Amino acid sequence: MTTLRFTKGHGTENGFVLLLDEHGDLDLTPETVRFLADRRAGLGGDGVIRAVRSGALGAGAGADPHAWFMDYWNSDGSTSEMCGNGARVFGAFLEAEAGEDLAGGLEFATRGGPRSLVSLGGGRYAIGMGGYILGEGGFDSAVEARGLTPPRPALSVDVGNPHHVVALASVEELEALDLTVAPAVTPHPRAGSNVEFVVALGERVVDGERRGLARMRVHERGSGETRSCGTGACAVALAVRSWAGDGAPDVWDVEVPGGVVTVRIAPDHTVLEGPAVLVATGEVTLP
Ligand SMILES: N[C@H](CCC[C@H](N)C(=O)O)C(=O)O
Repeated sequence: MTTLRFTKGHGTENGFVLLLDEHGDLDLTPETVRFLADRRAGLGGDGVIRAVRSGALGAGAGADPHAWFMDYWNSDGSTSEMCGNGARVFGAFLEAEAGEDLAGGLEFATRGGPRSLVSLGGGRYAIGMGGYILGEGGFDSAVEARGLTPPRPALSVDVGNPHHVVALASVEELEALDLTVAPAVTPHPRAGSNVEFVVALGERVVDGERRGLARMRVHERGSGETRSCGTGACAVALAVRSWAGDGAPDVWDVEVPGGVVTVRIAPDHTVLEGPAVLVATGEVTLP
């Protein structure tokens, strides 16, 4: 029987089970992840995050073996290249459990490549989310969901992991969506996709800064509907800005069911800002 110390945490109610496994001693399997993420028989979470030194897992050539690797898993036991909300909680976790000081920032590794993390103070963190690729021509796909027929045009956005963003006309339409069933994306994305539905709500000035405002819901690849998705918020900000055309803001506040995150768009990367909360620590014995 293996007993593990765990931490539960969330970023805008995107919840995770976090494990500190600095030397990669834990044989983390999809079955173990599904147990840990199980909301009834396990601890419950949208994903599982292991903090491990890159070198312990035989990181790829060129990776700093001492860098922390954010080993992110979806609740169904699949893995993803990146998790934006998870990266903020990962930062709070490294401060609390690994004695890291993030005020000066930290480079860390993910399956999608190197990323950066910095504490903003007050339980808030900023994540350098890496580069992005938008589909061609404004809309390059179609998405059908329960409560949304016929299929609506969508834009594919790659922010290290795959997303498809659908523009809706109203908050009422957004709230009427039934995301208990996975939306259908055409053309079918070979590796699956995270699907976001967004309503643009205009612009506002925050602390003297012009920002766009959007509200979204998400059906995540490997986790189902979640209360928030950081990479999804970046995909939504990129899509809404491209649809708004020249002169649209480069900073977007994205309202998710679990709170609000801020996305800053630069020519070659995005930055995600938002809160991270560590809720509890404990011990769990694996079946
Ligand atoms: N909740 C995560 C997204 C996880 C992405 C995962 N569902 C996938 O790409 O398979 C976030 O805050 O970015």
